[in-house]
Amino acid sequence: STVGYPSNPFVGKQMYANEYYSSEVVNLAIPSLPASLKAAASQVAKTPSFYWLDTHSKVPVMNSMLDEIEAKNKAGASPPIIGIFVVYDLPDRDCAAYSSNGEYSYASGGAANYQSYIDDIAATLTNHSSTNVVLVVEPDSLGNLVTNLNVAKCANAADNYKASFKYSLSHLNLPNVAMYLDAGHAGWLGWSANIGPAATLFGQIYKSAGSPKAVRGLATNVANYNGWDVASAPSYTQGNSNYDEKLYVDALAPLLVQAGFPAHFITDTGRNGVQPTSQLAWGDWCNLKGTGFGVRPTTSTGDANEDAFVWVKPGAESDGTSDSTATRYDSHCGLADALQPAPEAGTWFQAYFQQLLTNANPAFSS
Ligand SMILES: O=[N+]([O-])c1ccc(O[C@@H]2O[C@H](CO)[C@@H](O[C@@H]3O[C@H](CO)[C@@H](O[C@@H]4O[C@H](CO)[C@@H](O)[C@H](O)[C@H]4O)[C@H](O)[C@H]3O)[C@H](O)[C@H]2O)cc1
Ligand SMILES: [Mg+2]
Repeated sequence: STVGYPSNPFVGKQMYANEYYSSEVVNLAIPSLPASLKAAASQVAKTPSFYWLDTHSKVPVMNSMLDEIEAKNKAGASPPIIGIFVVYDLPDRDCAAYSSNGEYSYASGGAANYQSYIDDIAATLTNHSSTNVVLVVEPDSLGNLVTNLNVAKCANAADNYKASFKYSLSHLNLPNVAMYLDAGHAGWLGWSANIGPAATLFGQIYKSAGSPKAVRGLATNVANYNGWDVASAPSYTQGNSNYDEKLYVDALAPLLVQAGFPAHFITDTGRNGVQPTSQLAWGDWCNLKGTGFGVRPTTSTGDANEDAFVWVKPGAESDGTSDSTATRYDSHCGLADALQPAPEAGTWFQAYFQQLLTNANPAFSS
């Protein structure tokens, strides 16, 4: 069978706590926090989270971050620091929702724009060949091709998404890179009706790109709230035997091997500290009330399938605006379990930061 990426890219390394997120916390959050929360917040500022390349114009920021990591490693950082980034600029992005629609569309040259975006990322990575980098590839894309082909925008984008994946996975297949493709979460693709088709699609995507050595596996729960290993099935998971991310990962892994994709996994624990969640429905994904920072990034997962727990969605960067007159307004951000008022996706949401901080589990020392 295909060998795949040979080892866990996080072992013996430390993840980069990027200065963009730390400056949001230090400059935007801490000044307006009650004194009692400032010490905890400064610990969040030092916690590694993924930096999202959500526009082509962010690629130069990746370049400067890799310069900084390279300098720290040359100066003897121990363990060596690795970069952690999200590739997130597919044309017709977030095709079943509105909050995170992106800059490109296939109807107006998006396929070529996306290739140029990927080429710039590849060049940046090649120019930093001594620095190891982990990439999460395109949150919410393949999941929508499993469950939302009934949405015209997703159906119309499907073949283009697959072509864009073939391009990105083959061009980012570099010796200093490990990639994890986004695999939604237990409440999305973990349902018995979805998990088989999901495994089939992931296998097709992997093989269409030539089974790239740099593809290590899949990322789960990105920008979502599910627990890793919960004591009992929350009520909102009724009907889905995969009611947490460990069950989802352990169910999906063997199906992927059968599909010719020897995958390992990482799971986003950035906002899953409170279990069960206060979701009124499991599909409520926008700025969920009552959440807390979860387990800090670590390779101590207790599961051979699971390389690491990571913070992919940076806590308190909004999931989407609650302004119903906004172009990118999605009704999920106006639900009773969504914290409001909320700013545009990706922008700082101070009330949400304070919520995550006070509900953090494990708690931050104050
Ligand atoms: O037992 N039954 O009888 C039965 C019947 C029907 C069932 O249907 C399943 O119901 C699930 C909800 O329970 C659906 O899962 C939701 O799908 C949405 C996309 O459509 C996801 O939204 C994305 O979320 C991202 C962040 O995660 C955002 O970044 C992104 O913008 C946003 O678009 C939600 O997370 C995810 O929870 C499944 O599709 C659906 O197949 C299941 C069982
Ligand atoms: Mg989103």
